[in-house]
Formats: sequence, structure tokens, C-alpha cells
Amino acid sequence: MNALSIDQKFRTGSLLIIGIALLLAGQLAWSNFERYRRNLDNLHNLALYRAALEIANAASAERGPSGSLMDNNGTASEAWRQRLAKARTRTDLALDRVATLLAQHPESLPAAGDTLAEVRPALDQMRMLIDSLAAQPLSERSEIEIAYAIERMFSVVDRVKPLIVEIGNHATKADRNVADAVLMAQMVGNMREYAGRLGSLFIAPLATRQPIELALRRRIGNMRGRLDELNGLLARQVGGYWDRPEIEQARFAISQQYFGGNEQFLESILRVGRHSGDYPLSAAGFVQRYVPTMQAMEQLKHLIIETGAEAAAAERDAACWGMLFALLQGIAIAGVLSLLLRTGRCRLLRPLLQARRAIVELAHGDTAPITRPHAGREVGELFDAIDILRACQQQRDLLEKRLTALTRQLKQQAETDPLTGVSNRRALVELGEQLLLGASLGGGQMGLLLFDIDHFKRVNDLYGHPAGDEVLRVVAQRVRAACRSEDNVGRFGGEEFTVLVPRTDQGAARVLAEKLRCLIAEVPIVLADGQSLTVTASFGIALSRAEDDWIALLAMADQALYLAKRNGRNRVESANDTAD
Ligand SMILES: Nc1nc2c(ncn2[C@@H]2O[C@H](COP(=O)(O)OP(=O)(O)OP(=O)(O)O)[C@@H](O)[C@H]2O)c(=O)[nH]1
Repeated sequence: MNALSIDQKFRTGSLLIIGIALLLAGQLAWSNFERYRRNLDNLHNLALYRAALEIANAASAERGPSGSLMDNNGTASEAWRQRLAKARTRTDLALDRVATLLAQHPESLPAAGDTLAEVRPALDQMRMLIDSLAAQPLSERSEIEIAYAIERMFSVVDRVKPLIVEIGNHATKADRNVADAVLMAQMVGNMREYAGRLGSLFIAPLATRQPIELALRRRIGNMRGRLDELNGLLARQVGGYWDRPEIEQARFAISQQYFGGNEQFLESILRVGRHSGDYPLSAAGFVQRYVPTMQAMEQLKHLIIETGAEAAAAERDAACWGMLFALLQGIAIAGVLSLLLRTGRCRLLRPLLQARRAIVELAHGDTAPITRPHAGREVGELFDAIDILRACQQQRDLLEKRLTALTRQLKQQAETDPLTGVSNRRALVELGEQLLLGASLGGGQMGLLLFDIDHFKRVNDLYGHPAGDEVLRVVAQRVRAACRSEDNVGRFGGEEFTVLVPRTDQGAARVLAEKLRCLIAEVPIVLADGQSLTVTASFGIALSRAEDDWIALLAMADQALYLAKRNGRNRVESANDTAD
């Protein structure tokens, strides 16, 4: 990570943040998708549960017209046959619907198909029994046979019950939220079944016009007791869907229509049945009077399942919107974040890095102007400050250059003889000492040529002092032009000059001195006023030795010059020759 630049770290961090935002949004979308799928399953399970309850209802509803056929024949029985056919079609349709719904998700309830398969044969056997009994003349039907047929009708519903329980359990397990609807519908379904069974117990005595035996009266009593219990239970239910106004209304309708209306009616039949079979109505009349009172139970059950399905559908839609919202939210957050981070990178981080580079370059003396990045106001102010810094630096550079030039000029002035332009005495002494040091460190011998213009006093006297100056200038220029670049020509004082010759020897120094002597003596000097004159010079040469310092070398050269003067002037004498 340390190997990454700050820009790369920023980019990696930005991608990480955007990734996390997308991940969170994805998680939210996924949980909503799960909720959506769960509620789709809930809707399917509730539809299946309703269809399974419908089988039980429809099978129970077959009992009414079947019972009526027990004491009817001729034209009146035809109407009951049609009602029975209708009731059977309803049961068959309910069975087909359950089979279709189970086939849509065969993996969710694998055992339910087998349970369903057991219902059909029981239903067919029960129907055959009813049909054969109804085909017998009225006088030949016994109460026992009718009671047996009725028991078979009950057994069909008993076969459907495991299927209902299995589907109900599956729906509840899949989502606890549908448990209310399942349990409530089951309770009301049981109530409807018991109410139907209670009515069916009256059919046999009514159809055969026989008194109601004690055992049957006890069964009827038990059944009524259970129904009263269920009614009490129903009245005590609170919370969940129970408090909804439409469900409250349906509960009230059950207590009014079924329990309120049937109490006296059933009691009156039982009163007659205790002593005789002289009932005030037939089995068909009983069915016609009794069956409609159970409709409120059917309605309540239907309402409960509908309410559960509506809640599941609302949850499914909310989950769908939640999923959409989470995805949009994720995209929006990722978009805004990437925009923010991109802006931060382009308008803050990169300009800051560029500013840092510019400051480092300035510190290294690079004052070349830079291209300003497109940055925010604050960073722009930083670049303003860098511009000020650069301007100051440029000013300082300029002053430094001027100072250097001035110093160089001053140095040159301090080391130059103003009249002749060659080195002055101070400079040549300094240089002479340096060259001597170099020579002593193995840089070869240094030669010192000391020369003096002969009888210069006469020049002044004859031509005047300015002409003397002119002669000094010409001699110095001529000598400098004839020397190598590394040789140094200096004015030692008055009409006396020196030439410092590094890395030389006796022979070469003499050759140079002779050359200079000839150059001075043989070429006339033309003055400003046109007069021409010729001057000569005497030369003293001294070559450095290991033990010599500047003073010693100068003294040797001076002695050689004195000798040259003494020996007739316009000549070269070497101190080393003398020494040797
Ligand atoms: N025009 C001019 N004359 C100078 C300058 N410096 C020294 N002199 C003159 O140089 C002359 C030197 O004279 P002397 O020392 O007597 O030597 P000389 O006349 O050259 O005789 P020898 O050296 O013996 O040959 C003096 O008259 C000085 O005034 C200068 O800068 N300009």
C-alpha cells in the first residue's frame, strides 16, 4: 500500500466506498426481493389453502341435497337431484383446482398429492351409496342405511382434513404472518363442518319419520355443545384480523343467523323426535330451512382468507417498490459519491499535488511559469500564493545576478591596473603565490619575467607625461597579445611589468623574454599626435625552485633585471644563470 501514490490511494479508496454503497443497496434490494418472493409464495399457499377448504365445504354442501333426496321422490326429488349435481360439480372443481395448484409447485408439498388422491375414491364411493339409496323406493329405505350413508359423507370430509392441515402447516411455516389467516379460517371451517354435521344428524329420523333415539340425541347434544364452545371462542378472539370491522360484522352475522335463529328451531324438532316421528317438516324442508343459516360462516371464512391474501399482496407490492427504491437509491448514492470523489480528486487532490510539485520546483530554483489546474477557489488562492512566491524568487534571482556581476566587476577593478588594463601589483602577487604553490605541488616550474622600460624618464621629459602613459599602455597591450592565455601580464609599478609563466623552463622563459624584448624594441610606437618613437626594455628572468617563495623569486628576478640594466639595457638576464 505504501508503494501506491496518494492519488492511487484516493482512487482505490473511492472505488471501495462506492463498492460498499452498492453492496448495502444490493443487500437492501436482495432482502426486498426475498420478501417479494415470500409473499408470492404466501399468495400461492393461501390460494391453495382456500381451495383445500373449498373441497371440504363443497363436500359438506353435498350433504344437504343428498339428505333431501332421502325422503323425496317423483317431481320434487328432481330439483334436489339438480342441486346435488351442482354441489358435486363444485366439489370436483375444487379438487381439480387443488390438483392444479399443487402441480405448480410440486416440490413444496410432495405428500399432499397422495393425500388428495385418497379423497377421490372416498368421494366416489359415498356418491355411489347415496345414488343407490336414492334409487330405492321411499318405503324400502331404512334409517340405518340413511345414517350409514350420512356417516360416509362425514368420512369424506375427514379425508380432506389432513390435506387442509398439511397445507395450513406449510403456509404457516413458510411465513408466520399468514398464521393468523390460516388458524382463523381453520377455526371457522371447523365450525362450518360441525354445523353441517349437526344438521346431517337430523336427516335420517326426518327422512324415515322415526323418533330420535337417545344415542342420536346425545350425539346431537355433543355437537351443539362443541358448536357453542366454538362460538364462545370466536366471540373472544381479539387482535390480528379479528378487530377489522368487516370481520366483526361477519362474526355478528354468525351469532345472529346461525346460533340465534337455530336454537328454537332445533329444540322444536328434538321435542317432537323424543316421542314420535310426526315432524312438522320433511328432511328436504329441514335442509331448506337449516343450510342457509350456515352461509355467514362460509362468508367469514372467505373474508379471512381474502384479508390474508390482500395483506400478502400489499406486502408483495411494498417489497417490489422497496426493491426498486433500493436499486435506485444505490445507483443514486453511487452516482453522487463518484461525482463527489471525482470532483474532490480533480479539483482538490490533483491541484494540491501539482501545487506541492510547483513549490518543490521553486525551492530548486525553477521559476518557469506553470499551467494552472482547474481547481476550487481555496486551491486557486494557493496557486496565487505560489505565483507571488515565484515573482519574489525571480526578483531575488535578478538581484543575485546583478550582485554577482557587480562583485565580478569590482573584483576585476580591484585586480586591474587602470592605465594599462593588465593585472595590478596586488593581483599579480596573489596569483604569483598561487602559481608558486601549484608548482611546488608538482605543476612544473613557474617563470617570472620582470621587465622595465629603459630610460623612461626621458620619454616623459621629451614627449610629456601623457605620451609616457600612452607608451606604457601600448607596451602592456603588445606584451599581453604576444603571451599565451595562461600567462599573466601585470604592471608591477611605474614603468615596470611582470609576466607570470606557469609550467615553463629556463629555455622557454628566455625565448619568451627575447620575443617580448624584440617586440618592444623593434616596433615603433605612434603617439596620438602622430609622433613616432621607439623604446626598449630590460628583462630579468627567475625560474621557481622548490625552496623559493614569492619574495625570493621576485628578488631573483629583480637582481637579474638589475644585471640587464647594468650590462647595457635592452637585454635579457636570467637569475638562474647567475646562480648557476
Ligand atoms: N608618464 C608616466 N611616467 C611615469 C609613470 N610612473 C613612473 N613614471 C616615470 O618613470 C620614470 C622612471 O625613471 P627612473 O626610475 O629614473 O628610470 P629610467 O629613467 O627609466 O632609467 P632606467 O630605469 O635606469 O633605464 C620617472 O620619471 C617617473 O616619473 C606613469 O605612470 N606615467
